[in-house]
Amino acid sequence: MVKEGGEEGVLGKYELGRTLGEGNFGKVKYARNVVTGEAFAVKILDRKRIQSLKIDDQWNHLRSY
Ligand SMILES: Nc1ncnc2c1ncn2[C@@H]1O[C@H](COP(=O)(O)OP(=O)(O)OP(=O)(O)O)[C@@H](O)[C@H]1O
Repeated sequence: MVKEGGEEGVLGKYELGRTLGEGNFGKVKYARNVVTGEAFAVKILDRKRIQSLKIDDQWNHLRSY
């Protein structure tokens, strides 16, 4: 698992490169398998953003009563 602040570099056998884009839940980065050279796009989820969305969901649920 990628820890916050440690996005660039090597993650197991994957080398993380530049950010390709950003979604609602986190960033999408270029990754390359250092053994085979195969390229991937990996999504790095932003835990804080997901947690804040969960709080919003609970609030919406409460408001519906
Ligand atoms: N396989 C890919 N190759 C290149 N760029 C990608 C790839 N997948 C995603 N991206 C880039 O990352 C951005 C965000 O992708 P993501 O899948 O997170 O979008 P989303 O569906 O809007 O997000 P979320 O699932 O968080 O709501 C895209 O707009 C695109 O620019």
